[in-house]
Amino acid sequence: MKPREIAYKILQEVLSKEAYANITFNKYLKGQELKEIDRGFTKELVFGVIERKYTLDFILSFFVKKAPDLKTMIFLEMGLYQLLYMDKVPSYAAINETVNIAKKVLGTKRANFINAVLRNYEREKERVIFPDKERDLKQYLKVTYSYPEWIVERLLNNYDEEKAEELLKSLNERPEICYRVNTLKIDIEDFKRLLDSYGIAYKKGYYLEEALYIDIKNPESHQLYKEGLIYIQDEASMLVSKTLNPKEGDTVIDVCAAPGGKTTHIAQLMKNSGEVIAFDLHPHRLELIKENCKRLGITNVKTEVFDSTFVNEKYLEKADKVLADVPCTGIGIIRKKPDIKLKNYTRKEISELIETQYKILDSSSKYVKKGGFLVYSTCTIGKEENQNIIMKFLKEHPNFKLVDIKVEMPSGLSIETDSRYVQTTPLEHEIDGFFISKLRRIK
Ligand SMILES: C[S@@+](CC[C@H](N)C(=O)[O-])C[C@H]1O[C@@H](n2cnc3c(N)ncnc32)[C@H](O)[C@@H]1O
Repeated sequence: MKPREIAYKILQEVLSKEAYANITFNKYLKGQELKEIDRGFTKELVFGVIERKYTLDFILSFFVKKAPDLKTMIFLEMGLYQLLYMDKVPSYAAINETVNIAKKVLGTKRANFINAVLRNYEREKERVIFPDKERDLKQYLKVTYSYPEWIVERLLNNYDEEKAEELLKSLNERPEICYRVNTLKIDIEDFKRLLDSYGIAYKKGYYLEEALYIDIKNPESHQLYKEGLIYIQDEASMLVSKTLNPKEGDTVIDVCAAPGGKTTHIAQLMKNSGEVIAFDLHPHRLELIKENCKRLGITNVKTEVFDSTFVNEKYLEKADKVLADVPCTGIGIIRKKPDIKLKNYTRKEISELIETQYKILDSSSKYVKKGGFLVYSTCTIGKEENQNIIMKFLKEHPNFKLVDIKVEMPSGLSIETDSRYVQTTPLEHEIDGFFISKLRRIK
């Protein structure tokens, strides 16, 4: 299959079945003997269309009277994306190649329609009237940076207009891929020497010594990955386990653990001693933790299928440290998972999610020993899923108090506003947008 046809198939699955873009991309690319350049092109087209969908659809609305069927729409979006954002693809190739694949997949009639719309756009771009920032800020932000309304509203609810806009912009940037060095298998300096000997370029982490930005393509098929020397993980996510600060011999419970990024980091920080108990609601996701532990040589993790909105009576007051890295809207990781933009949460769904987050935190607190610690984290931005949950928790649990997070953070990480929490963002910290807070059980 040609790259544009593969891209179409992936997009069709993601947009019609709400499949995860990363997983679907890997699934379709697995059997294909694509050259590196074609793989890169396919990736750019798939993730680019997802990332810019709201902008693309807005522009297309000036050239199609009635929204066409999903399959036709995907070809229009792919064609327009190439015209607007892929400088290296000449316009004639963007249109002709896309139309040729459309003819093969959808037949001549729909291909002719796609051809006409894309050519009309090329001829009459000035027909598009973009929203005016002064007159309709929300629509302007939505169309300019390509976001659904709920994300625009969330950021405007939490930041002033200028910062909200900067954040939306920064979440569209393509991040470098960060890796955690598995110090259970190799010393960090030895690992750097190994990279040098392979001639692989890397850059130090911004905040953490175990974080490295390594220049490798298709990491999961790389020898370094297969041997368990690295784990793909953003520095913001690593900061969570660092904040928990587990010690050798501790008992730690990670209540929403899959696929195990933080669980395996915790195990690593504990030098594979003590015990890490990892819960998750989904059995198939717990399998991912087991696979990761095997690859990384970790033996102190025990997994258990459990719904963490409930209390697991076996573990009452048993843990030195508990991590509640709860399910969330994921705004902070849009750079890596642009398909988060495709979710159209209703207010009711967000309220239900917030309720779940609170229940998980509440239940998790029951596992903490007196004097022990509880870390609450999300990979999203906004007080609704973060500060508000903690404030409510503190009101209802006088036996817990907040730990000053500034003391817990690496010195280079600036915390501007409130030292009780940390909210990282790609805009301010160059890493994903995570919220972290730490509580101590005082009685
Ligand atoms: C943010 S992810 C966790 C990421 C993980 N901590 C890591 O670092 O790799 C949230 C996880 O919570 C799980 N989950 C959702 N609802 C849950 C519940 N009620 N009880 C337990 N796990 C739940 C999801 O399956 C998902 O794996």
